[in-house]
Amino acid sequence: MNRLLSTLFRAAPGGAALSVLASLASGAGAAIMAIVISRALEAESRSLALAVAFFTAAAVHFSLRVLSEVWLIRLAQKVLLDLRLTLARRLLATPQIRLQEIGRQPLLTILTRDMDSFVGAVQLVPLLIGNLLLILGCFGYLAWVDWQICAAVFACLLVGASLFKLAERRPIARIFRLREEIDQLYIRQRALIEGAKELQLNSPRGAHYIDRVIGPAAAGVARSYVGAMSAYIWVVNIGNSLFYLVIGVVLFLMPGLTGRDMLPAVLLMLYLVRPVSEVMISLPALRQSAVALERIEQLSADLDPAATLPPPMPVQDHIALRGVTHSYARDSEDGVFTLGPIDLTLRRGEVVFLVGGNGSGKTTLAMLLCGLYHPEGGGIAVDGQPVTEATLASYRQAFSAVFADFHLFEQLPGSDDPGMEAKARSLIADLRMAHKVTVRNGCLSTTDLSTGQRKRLALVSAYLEDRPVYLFDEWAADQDPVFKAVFYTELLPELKARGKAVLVITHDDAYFGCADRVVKLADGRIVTDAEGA
Ligand SMILES: Nc1ncnc2c1ncn2[C@@H]1O[C@H](COP(=O)(O)OP(=O)(O)OP(=O)(O)O)[C@@H](O)[C@H]1O
Repeated sequence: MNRLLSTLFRAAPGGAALSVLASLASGAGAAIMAIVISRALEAESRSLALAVAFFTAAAVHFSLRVLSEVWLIRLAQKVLLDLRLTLARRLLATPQIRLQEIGRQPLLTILTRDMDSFVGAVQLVPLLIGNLLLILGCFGYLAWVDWQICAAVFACLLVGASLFKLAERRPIARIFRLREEIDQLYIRQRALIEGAKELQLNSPRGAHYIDRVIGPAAAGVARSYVGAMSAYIWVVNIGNSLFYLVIGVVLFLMPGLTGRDMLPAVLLMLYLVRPVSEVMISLPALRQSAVALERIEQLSADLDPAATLPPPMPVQDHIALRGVTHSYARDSEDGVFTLGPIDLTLRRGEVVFLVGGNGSGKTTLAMLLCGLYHPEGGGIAVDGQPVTEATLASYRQAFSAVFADFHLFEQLPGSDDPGMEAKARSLIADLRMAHKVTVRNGCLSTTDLSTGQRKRLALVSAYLEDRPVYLFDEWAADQDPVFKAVFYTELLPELKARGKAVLVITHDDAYFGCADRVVKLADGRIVTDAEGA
């Protein structure tokens, strides 16, 4: 709970302090109720003072508990909102290579499941704090009524708590393992959803995927969950029964006490059964949230701190890559792929085609050119000025790209520009898409379209960005022959005429004549850089 509380206090000290105080006061109210019940049972006659104390304590207990729970839910949602936005900003500030290393699914799991687990545990905080104070209050009163019984009960509980701490080690380790297995299961379930078409076309393969890939991962999660939670159920219930054991010891084994002497103490202990078991039952959820918080904090530390939005770097004349190299940390089948050293110049008003076989390094070079990968060796210069670590984010803003694995956002860029929608409608009409899609409130009316159609809309977004450098990775590959011709013979010359620098990754050798230069890559090296023909 310490971790949870410190996160809440860091995020909103005032709100967290108020919630904790309300929880404490609510717990104190419950403790006073217990004491009043015990006093009333001991008293010879009914007392008005005790009645007033009882109903006041009850009102304080219930109203402050509701208040603290509501405050904490609000606080948790505020913390969650800040966390979500901070992580989203950090994610965009983090280099692509690092994001690829972390992996899409772990990122998604942290941003969804772990966040929910954190919020779920925050809601337990008032219950826990209130109950802990109630337990303390009742003990204080017990000590005042009969210190011997209190000492005996306290000793038993101390032994119980130490045993609990020891017994909890295994379930905690299992909760950590469970979290890792959930990551693996989600990766496989995601592949099931994304590859459903292929698996539906091949039933034996689908059955094999479920039985041999999803099955073992799901069974592993189920095993670890049952292992962790049943160990907890044992530990929690043994902890609870310890309470009854203590009552038994006090009732039957403590010498020199009559039943009447023991009545207040036994009553208090019975009263404490519920809060103690509530505290115990919350522990697994708290442990899970601690694991979730660790993941969230780890991710936050792995991502780069969000920087202020950089303005686009102006490109007056050209971009030059000199001796640029890059290699992937993970080996592919044929060893570590190394691109470069690459020397390449891209001028404004020039259309360059980048060609080469599959795996020759075209996309990797494009990622380096637009600053999404940092060059390991060599450097990039804009109009003779080197691009540094500090200016890389600004350099990236000079590019507009449609990647082969592009994502089509519903929201169009430039929503602050009042003329954006009109521009978008005109571009959509130019790209022969007006019969399929409209623009409303800065958004496309649909993105449920064919791949070629969605690529045309991605081009609309790229045009709206109106950057000095354009990059298309096999854009025309999904277009019909008519529109392919429009792309090479109308759209690219238009961009050239507007002074844009354009890099087109393509396999369409029939259109190589549309390029000012054709740069050919093989095994990560430029083998030819010649005028288009
Ligand atoms: N994320 C990655 N992790 C590790 N290695 C990678 C990764 N992406 C690419 N590679 C390696 O880099 C090499 C070049 O890949 P790249 O995507 O740049 O080729 P390409 O020329 O664009 O291929 P294609 O024409 O098939 O799109 C590949 O052979 C592969 O071994």
